[in-house]
Amino acid sequence: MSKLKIAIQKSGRLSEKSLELLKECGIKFPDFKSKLKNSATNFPLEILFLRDDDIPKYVEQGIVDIGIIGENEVLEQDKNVIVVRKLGFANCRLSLAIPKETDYSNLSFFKGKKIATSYPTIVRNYFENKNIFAEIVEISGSVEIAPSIGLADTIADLVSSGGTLLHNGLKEVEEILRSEAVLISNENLPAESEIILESFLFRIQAVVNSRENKYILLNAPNESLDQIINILPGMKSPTVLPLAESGWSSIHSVVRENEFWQIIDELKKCGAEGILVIPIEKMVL
Ligand SMILES: Nc1ncnc2c1ncn2[C@@H]1O[C@H](COP(=O)(O)OP(=O)(O)OP(=O)(O)O)[C@@H](O)[C@H]1O
Ligand SMILES: O=P(O)(O)OC[C@H]1O[C@H](OP(=O)(O)OP(=O)(O)O)[C@H](O)[C@@H]1O
Ligand SMILES: [Mg+2]
Repeated sequence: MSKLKIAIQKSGRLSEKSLELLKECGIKFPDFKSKLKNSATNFPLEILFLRDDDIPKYVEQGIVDIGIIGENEVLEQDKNVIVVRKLGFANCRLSLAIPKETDYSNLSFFKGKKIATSYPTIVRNYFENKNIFAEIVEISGSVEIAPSIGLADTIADLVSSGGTLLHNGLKEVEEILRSEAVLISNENLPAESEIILESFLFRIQAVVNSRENKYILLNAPNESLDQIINILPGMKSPTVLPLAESGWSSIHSVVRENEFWQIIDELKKCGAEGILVIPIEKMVL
């Protein structure tokens, strides 16, 4: 039986979450850190552990069928691959930063400046589109050190917490793009691989849905039921069950993680009590 080949980062910012996603999809494989090619034991998937920079090229060439990579790397390399879906982790932004004591008013600050970056293509395109000439100095890591050692005036690098900029005396002044991990695929997958990919994507969707949603249970006086049902639309509609105490009901529903606190406030105003919020293991719509 043929297998779908997936490339994931061997070690780095994407590795742990990529492996976690496979595990949450119920895909089991032997956990040998130094074995760079591994087969799942209960799903037709072969896993290759690679440097992240190599993944778009291998996917383009069909050496692997799919891969997990940062959107920033897909944009930088501009290979012929399909971005199948976003995966909701490794969220970061590519930003321009300058020494913190330097005054900044707008992008024309960068005219004629030297910018150190590991993303020369993205940064060059960005400034070309703005009609600003800036000199790009390509370096492959520890970019934030560049201004302090006289290698460049400014930098363009990935930022998440902002801690690295802070510790290196820099401040973020412009955001070039936002990025997260994505699943990429070869443009001409064989039919058998397409079928396996569909089944893998179905599992990923269930995992991502479950991460983005919470199960909620609460008690409410019957006179506020209509209002609460409006606040909690649920997957189809909420479940409403009578409580032993007359005049009260128990309501069960699903809420989106990012709307959660606002919804709780609204529910309390409607007289909801005993609100329980429970993580969802898997969610198939
Ligand atoms: N601070 C961060 N927070 C969140 N995501 C990040 C952060 N830094 C990088 N990423 C994302 O993770 C990807 C991999 O980053 P990492 O630093 O592990 O790459 P690398 O050093 O090039 O690794 P490799 O050794 O595999 O070449 C980046 O392309 C980006 O999409
Ligand atoms: O805003 P922060 O949360 O501080 O994260 C930003 C840092 O993370 C990445 O580097 P990483 O630590 O992955 O090291 P690398 O240079 O080896 O890629 C990125 O290149 C920044 O340096
Ligand atoms: Mg790399």
